Amino acid sequence: MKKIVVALGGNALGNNPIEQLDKVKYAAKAIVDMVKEGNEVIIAHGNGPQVGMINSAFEESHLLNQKHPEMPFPECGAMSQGYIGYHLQNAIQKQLSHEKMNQKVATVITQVIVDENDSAFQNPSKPIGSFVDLETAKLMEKEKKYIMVEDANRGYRRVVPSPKPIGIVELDIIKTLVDANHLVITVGGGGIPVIKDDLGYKGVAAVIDKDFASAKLADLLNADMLVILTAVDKVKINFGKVNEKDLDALTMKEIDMYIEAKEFSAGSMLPKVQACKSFVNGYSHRTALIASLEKAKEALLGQTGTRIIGG
Ligand SMILES: Nc1ncnc2c1ncn2[C@@H]1O[C@H](COP(=O)(O)OP(=O)(O)O)[C@@H](O)[C@H]1O
Ligand SMILES: NC(=O)OP(=O)(O)O
Repeated sequence: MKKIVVALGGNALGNNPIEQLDKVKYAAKAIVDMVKEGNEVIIAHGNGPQVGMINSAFEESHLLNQKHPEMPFPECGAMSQGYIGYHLQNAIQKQLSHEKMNQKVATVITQVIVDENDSAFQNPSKPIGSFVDLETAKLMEKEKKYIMVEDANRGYRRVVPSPKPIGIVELDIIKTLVDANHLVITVGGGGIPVIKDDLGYKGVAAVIDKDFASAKLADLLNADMLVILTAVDKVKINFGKVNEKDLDALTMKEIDMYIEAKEFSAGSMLPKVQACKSFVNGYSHRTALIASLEKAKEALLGQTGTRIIGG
C-alpha cells in the first residue's frame, strides 16, 4: 500500500460549474481507482480559475450596487474550497457507491500558514481567473488596477501574491481522518493563506500555489508519492514550439538544468516541477508524477506522465 497525495489542477477542473461537474467525474474515477488498488489517497486541488471568478463576481456586483459587499481574498479562497470540495466529494462518493466501496469522503476547509514577510507579497506571480486577450488585459490593468501577465502561451491573466506554505493548521485533523481510512480533500487552492495573530490565525490576501501546498502536505504526511494531475500528459521541453519534446522522467540535475534554461513557465509548469523536486529530493522511497487528469490511471501504471525520482 502506498500513501499518495493527488493534486488536481484548477485549470484541469474547467472554467465554470457545468464544466467542473463533468471534469470531477474523471478525477473521481482516477482517485477511486487508486483506492481500489489498495492505496491510501489524500486529495488536494487548485483554484486559480475559480478563486478569480468568485473574486471578480463580488467586485463587479459591488461596483453595480455598493450595498453588495466586496469579498476579501481569504474568504474567496474559502468559498472556492467549499465549492470545489462539494463537487469532488459528491462525485467521489458516487464513484465509491458505483464500485460498492464503503469508504467515506469529506472536505476539510484548510488554513495554510505563510510568512507575512514573504517577498511574494511584493511580487505578485500567481495567475488566477480566466484568460483574456492583450487588449482586454490592458483595459483591466487600467480600470481595475490588476496586474496582468501572459500565461504559458494561453492568453493574459491577473496575478496575485503567492507566498510559500509553511505549515497546515488542520494537519492533526487530516492525519486522524486519513488514519481512520477516510478520504480527505484538503489544502484546496493551496489552502487559505493565514498568518499568526494573538489568539490564532488571520487570513491574508494571497493565493498559495496548490503544487507547493500539496508537496508540503505530502511531506508532512510522509507520503510515498505526489501525483500532480493537470491538462497535459507530460512535462515538455521547447513547450509550444515545433521541436517540442515530451519528457518521461526528470532527475534532480535535469530539473535544475531545465529551470536554468527557462523551459518551464512561471505560474504553471515551473511550480509543479519545483514542488515535485522539493518532495523527492533526498528521499529514495519517494516518487512524484506529473500527468493529465484524463490519463491518470495509465500514468500510475507507468504508461504516460513524467516521473520525478529523488534519492
Ligand atoms: N514545459 C512545459 N511542459 C508542459 N506544459 C507546460 C510547460 N510550460 C507551461 N506549460 C503549461 O502549463 C499548464 C499546466 O499549468 P496550469 O494550467 O497552471 O495547471 P493547473 O491549473 O492544472 O494546476 C499546461 O497545461 C501547459 O499549458
Ligand atoms: N491555487 C492554485 O495553485 O491553483 P491552480 O492549480 O488552479 O493554479
